[in-house]
Amino acid sequence: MRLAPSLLAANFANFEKDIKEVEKAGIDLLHIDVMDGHFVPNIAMGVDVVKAIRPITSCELDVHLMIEQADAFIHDFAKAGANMISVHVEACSHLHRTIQLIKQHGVKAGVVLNPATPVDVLTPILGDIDFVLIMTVNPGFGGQSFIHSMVDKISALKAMIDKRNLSIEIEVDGGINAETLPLCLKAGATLVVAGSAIFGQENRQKAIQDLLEKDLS
Ligand SMILES: O=C(CO)[C@@H](O)[C@H](O)COP(=O)(O)O
Repeated sequence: MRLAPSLLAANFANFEKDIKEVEKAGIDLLHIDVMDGHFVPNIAMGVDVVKAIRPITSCELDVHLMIEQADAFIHDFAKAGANMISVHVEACSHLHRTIQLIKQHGVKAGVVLNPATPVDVLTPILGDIDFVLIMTVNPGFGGQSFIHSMVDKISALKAMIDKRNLSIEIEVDGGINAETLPLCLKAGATLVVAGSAIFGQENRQKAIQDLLEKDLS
């Protein structure tokens, strides 16, 4: 399992301090939520934030685009330093083209499913992507409760991937904590995003250790 703290829950006035703190605890992947106020009812982080973070960390940057018209921004996010870019099935009218565009930039391509979107929609493009992000809350805000019915969805996706013998990672995001994380791991998730369960805690290093330990139990 690889744990990616979500910067949405970090201190926007001092990303550098928060990033250094999680790096010290062994983190090598950061999750960055980009929101446009159209696809989701919130606005957060853009290309300049990724550009500003890139030189202050050696972590890989996992950029989750919760935006319409993603194609217009892929080049800029790749150039700003994104290592992984994911786009929503629900927001892309030409998903195959968008995935190709991400890959042309040498960035890992991921597809995100909202809680109400079934995994079957991935059948035609599963062989083209590096990872799938299963939203375990409705996107737009941190601090929401995990939707338990998503565990079966993770298992269904894992079965689809195994049946076709593909090596695609399953990422989960939303309401992840010490109780919900083991359910996701058991169902097949290997990339795990956590916001409040890390940055919302007094002792972030302990919070990270506690979550990472769930991988061994
Ligand atoms: O994409 C999102 C929200 O839309 C997430 O990345 C949140 O930032 C997760 O926050 P927690 O649920 O872990 O607090």
